[in-house]
Amino acid sequence: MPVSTRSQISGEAEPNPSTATRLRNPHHGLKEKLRTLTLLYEQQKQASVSLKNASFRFPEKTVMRENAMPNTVVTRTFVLPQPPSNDDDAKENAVIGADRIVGFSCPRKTTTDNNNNVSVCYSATVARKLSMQEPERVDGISEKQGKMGSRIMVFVRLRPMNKKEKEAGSRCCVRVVNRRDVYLTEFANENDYLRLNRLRGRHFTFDAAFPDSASQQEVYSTSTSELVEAVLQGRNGSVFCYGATGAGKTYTMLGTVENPGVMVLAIKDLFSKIRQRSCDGNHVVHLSYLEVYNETVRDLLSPGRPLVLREDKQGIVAAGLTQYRAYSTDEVMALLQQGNQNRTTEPTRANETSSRSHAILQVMVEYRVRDAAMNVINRVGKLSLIDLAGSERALATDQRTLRSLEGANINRSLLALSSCINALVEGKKHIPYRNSKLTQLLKDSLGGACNTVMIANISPSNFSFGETQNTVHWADRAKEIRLKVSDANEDQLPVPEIETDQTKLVLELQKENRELRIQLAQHQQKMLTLEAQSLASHSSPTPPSAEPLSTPPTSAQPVEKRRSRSSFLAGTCFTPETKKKGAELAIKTLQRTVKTLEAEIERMKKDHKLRLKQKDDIIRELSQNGGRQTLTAGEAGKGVVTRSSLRPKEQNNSEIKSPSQRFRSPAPTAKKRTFWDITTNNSPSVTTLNGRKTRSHVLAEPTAPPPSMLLQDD
Ligand SMILES: Nc1ncnc2c1ncn2[C@@H]1O[C@H](COP(=O)(O)OP(=O)(O)OP(=O)(O)O)[C@@H](O)[C@H]1O
Repeated sequence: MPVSTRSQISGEAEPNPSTATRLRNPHHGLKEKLRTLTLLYEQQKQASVSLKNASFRFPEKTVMRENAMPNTVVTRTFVLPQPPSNDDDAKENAVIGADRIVGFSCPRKTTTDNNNNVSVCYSATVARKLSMQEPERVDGISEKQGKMGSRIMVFVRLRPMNKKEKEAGSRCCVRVVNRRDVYLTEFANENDYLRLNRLRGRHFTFDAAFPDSASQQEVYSTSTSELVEAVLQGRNGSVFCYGATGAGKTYTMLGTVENPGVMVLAIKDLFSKIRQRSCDGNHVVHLSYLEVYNETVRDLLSPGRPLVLREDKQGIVAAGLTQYRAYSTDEVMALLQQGNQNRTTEPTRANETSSRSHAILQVMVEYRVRDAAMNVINRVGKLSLIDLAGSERALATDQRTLRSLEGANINRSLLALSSCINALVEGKKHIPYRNSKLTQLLKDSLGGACNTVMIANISPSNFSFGETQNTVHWADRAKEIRLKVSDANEDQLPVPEIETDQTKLVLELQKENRELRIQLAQHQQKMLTLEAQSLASHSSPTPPSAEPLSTPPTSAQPVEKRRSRSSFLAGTCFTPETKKKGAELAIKTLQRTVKTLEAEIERMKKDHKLRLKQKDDIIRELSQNGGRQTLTAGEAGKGVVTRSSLRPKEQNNSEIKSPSQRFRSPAPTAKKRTFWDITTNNSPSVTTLNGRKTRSHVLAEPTAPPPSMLLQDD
């Protein structure tokens, strides 16, 4: 067995003879015992002061805690396990002779970790002598990565002393040193007279050891985060917590709302990383949660009948186990909570909510990533998180005690687990996985192509020394288990041809779109330049004659024009809105023009009527003067020959009609005269005017000479 060996203390300080005598004779009275204790205390105090002076700081806090003796309890003298200082004693499990009071003889130095926790470490030579294992540095993640996949990674976590233990006068029997070394101290039983003055100390080294002050996050990132990374690379990974009841397994795995445990932190990590890495966002996360209780497998997410285990290509599976697809961490948390409510718990001496079953949460992730060559890779990984039941009654130790036999009946699973660990360490061909449901389910994790992490939880109380020792012993054994190197579970997916065609098309369309946008921008630029040029040319004063003839000669027109141009240049010329506005403006302008023209026509009509009236008046005057017309020089203003004067004589001698009569329209439906009726010679309306002839008719008369409209005086 390469792990647990005993070592002897050497180089111890020679005790005071009087003290030695007292110690050799333990049947002194109470007073004697108290005196001895005081002596011991003072000696240690002196030793600590001398160490401080020698520039090596002694961790007072740790020593005081470990040596603390409640005044109310009468007990035997004890000392801390001492690291051996002799080369010949380079053995892992130190047995410290307590028949002599031992001072700390080897120099120690303190180290401060990231969390400002002070820990003691022996000098490098001494530390090396303590273990038969080759010293393995575990602080570097790269080193861990190297080990991951080759053997089970084993961690130990010490929980704080609880209230009950403190009240019962329990003492700390575990010391975590240098974040990887665990020292156990066994205090002699008061009634065991043979071993009364003997204290046994043991030392173990692990991949990492967490003191009671370690945070959940620290435990997760040191023990499990690498495993989660491996799962994301398409490998299988398992984490299991092992330990006595009340040692902190469920706390480490599940934790509390304020301090979530490994399960919760791992799932959060999985979800966030998978979202970052998935190339198409189509990732799948399935989870199942089961318990093994009294050799029956039960679904914790949908409780019902016990499940049957079957072996298929994927390994051992529980037939009919519900696989839930989860979309977020919150959903997983809700499912976990639901599952935990269905889990079998019972109050025990050590834990009021003791889990009486082994719980296994399995998370299966599948997602796609693109490699450097842009190929699509499908990755599938499985993470199993296992919270085992308390092991205090199933001590499969090498000592066949009554207690271990009794434990075997109660918790067969853990015994089977230890048998499997033993067989795997010893390299046996046959590994008895079939001995229990638990080992069948853990087959992959223990002996398969899987990265496995074991977290051994221990209590600091000397009342649980037996359980703690066994937990640490099995954890130490588990370090030896070699795992098969696992290949990543990933496939390169062929990219379908249709997908490539579509991709090409999309790329082409995008290119075309880009080119069109550039062209549009160029055209807009050109139009702006043209508009700017035209505005510049129109801004210079234009003579009115330059205006087109069709444009109505109104004073408002140039302003209107300028307005429309300025709005065109204001950058809105390219929008349909602007075009609409421009059209509306043009219509308005036209309407205004029409109105102006109509007003002009009206004015001209009035003017024409007035002139006609004047002429009629003159005609009337002339007719009253005997029908003969003689124009005198004084009547020059009236010397106008009217059309009526040129008219042939009335044939029927009828009275000359009054102008009003003559201009009265014969029928009410007669067409209203327009501008053109008046101004043009060939107006068809002329003939309709009550038989009156127009100038064109007069000119057409063969007998009459072509008259001038305005006859001048002679
Ligand atoms: N590291 C820790 N820090 C603070 N409290 C802890 C720690 N570990 C355990 N505890 C507390 O100790 C008690 C027992 O822990 P827990 O229930 O996790 O033990 P367990 O090993 O799962 O026991 P069982 O096997 O009986 O289920 C709980 O109240 C828990 O909150």
